[in-house]
Amino acid sequence: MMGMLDNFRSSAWIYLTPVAAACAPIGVLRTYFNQHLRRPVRRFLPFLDPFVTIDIAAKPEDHSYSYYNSKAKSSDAYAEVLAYLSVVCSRDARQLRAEGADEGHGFVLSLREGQEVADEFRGVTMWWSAVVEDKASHRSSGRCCRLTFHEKHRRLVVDEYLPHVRRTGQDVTVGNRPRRLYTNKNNRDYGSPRDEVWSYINFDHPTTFDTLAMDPDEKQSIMDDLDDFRNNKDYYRRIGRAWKRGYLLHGPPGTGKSTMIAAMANYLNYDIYDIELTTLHSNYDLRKLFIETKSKSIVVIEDIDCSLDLSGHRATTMPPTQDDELDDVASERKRRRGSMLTLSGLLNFIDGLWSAHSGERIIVFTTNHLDKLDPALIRRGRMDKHIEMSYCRFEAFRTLAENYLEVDEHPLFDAIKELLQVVDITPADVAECIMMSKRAARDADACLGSLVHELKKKLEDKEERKKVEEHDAKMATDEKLASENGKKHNAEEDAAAKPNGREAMANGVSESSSFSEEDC
Ligand SMILES: Nc1ncnc2c1ncn2[C@@H]1O[C@H](COP(=O)(O)OP(=O)(O)OP(=O)(O)O)[C@@H](O)[C@H]1O
Ligand SMILES: [Mg+2]
Repeated sequence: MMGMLDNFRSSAWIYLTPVAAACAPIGVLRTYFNQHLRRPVRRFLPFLDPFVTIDIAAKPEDHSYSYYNSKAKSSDAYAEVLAYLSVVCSRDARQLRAEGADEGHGFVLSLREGQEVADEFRGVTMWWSAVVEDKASHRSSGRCCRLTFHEKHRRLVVDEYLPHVRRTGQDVTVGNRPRRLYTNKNNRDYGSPRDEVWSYINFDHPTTFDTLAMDPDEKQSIMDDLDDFRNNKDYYRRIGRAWKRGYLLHGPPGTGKSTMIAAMANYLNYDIYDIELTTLHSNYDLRKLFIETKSKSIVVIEDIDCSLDLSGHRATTMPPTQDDELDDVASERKRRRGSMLTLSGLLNFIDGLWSAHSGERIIVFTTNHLDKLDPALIRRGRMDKHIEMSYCRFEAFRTLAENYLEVDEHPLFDAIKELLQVVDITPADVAECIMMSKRAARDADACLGSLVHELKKKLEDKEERKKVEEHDAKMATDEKLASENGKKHNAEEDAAAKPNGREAMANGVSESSSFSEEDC
């Protein structure tokens, strides 16, 4: 990204410097013409004015609010144009304004009122000037950037140049600020049109794919997949798919699912939107959140199996349970509220019509229990890539050893390799183990020694557990056999004790007759 910007800067520098120098006196005339003569000339002698102007205002003229169309959008365009022009201005303009950037310690350079700067695109020269509209004479007030170009380039400007300006401006703006970690605000009325639904902090997580411990081939395939996604916008369009990709990260706790998300964000230079589903009231809230996310972002739902009951039907996600006291007002409200956030709402969020909403997006779900999820949620196409984060094996351990201890070979590695083949331990446990011991002993021998000790203990526990399980299984089998034998024995005894039918009848008759005789 920075390479592209540098190219842009250097090529613009080469092209614009002589053009700007040559155009400087013409520029002064044009500025004067724009400010004082354009209106009368255009009105009375339109054929003398072949130039077209477009104003991009700092604030939108129309303050009315439409559904989902935040008023911020228009000022976004202004900010992007300013960011684009700051690169051009810093080289070519003579009278500049400098304002502190919203974030960081830098300045945003812009033109002073009445100044003009030239830019070249596909061999065509465009002129930008800073204009302050007079509130008394026009509807709009405040600053705007005015683009002037020859009428014959109208299509080029509208179809290609302006989108190019916005794209480059976005890259400059996003590239200059730290990554952000957004989370949805709790207890908000998402229905209120002017409500900000996200809050954020700067995201400064140090994890990269280099520090992520996992099988190297698997890691490489994930990085390749991310590259393919990022570089293939046109391909996605050509095959008729929204430019988005879903990843499902599954595995036991402490195997690095959240760490993987941080590594992805740092690799792609994307912001993260972390959605806490349990705070949402309805599908509408989910859609509203999604609409307010920006391009180049990773939308994350962690522990999806715990966030909602998604194992069942698409209709409702919180069916009443025995625990729900239906006469209890609070639980009734909770149930009704839950039933409005549905699995189909979530599916729509992932790949319904709304999912195509502007620009590149990655969606990541994490879970500890893959089997608890509805197959519809995780089928390919929705969650395109399933990544299993597994227990720490030797290759993953090597990464941790390099990171934590700065060793890539050690006499204990063979023993550790053998143990890791039979012992299940999470990378989090390995990391904790070598970090704790490092603090105490401060040398690799002690750290790895303590890891070997931990692994052996786990192995002993595992063998002990296995013995107990085997013993339990044997006991269970013996008990079953004994009870079966007991039943068989009883049945035989019963059979032996019972006389056959004819004898029984004879006995019965004699007994009953003797009884009746006695009775009589
Ligand atoms: N694969 C890994 N590579 C490097 N560090 C790891 C890895 N897995 C875990 N860790 C370390 O363990 C800690 C916990 O890992 P993490 O939070 O990513 O696990 P998780 O799979 O998301 O767990 P949970 O399912 O409980 O959310 C991290 O802070 C990190 O230091
Ligand atoms: Mg996690």
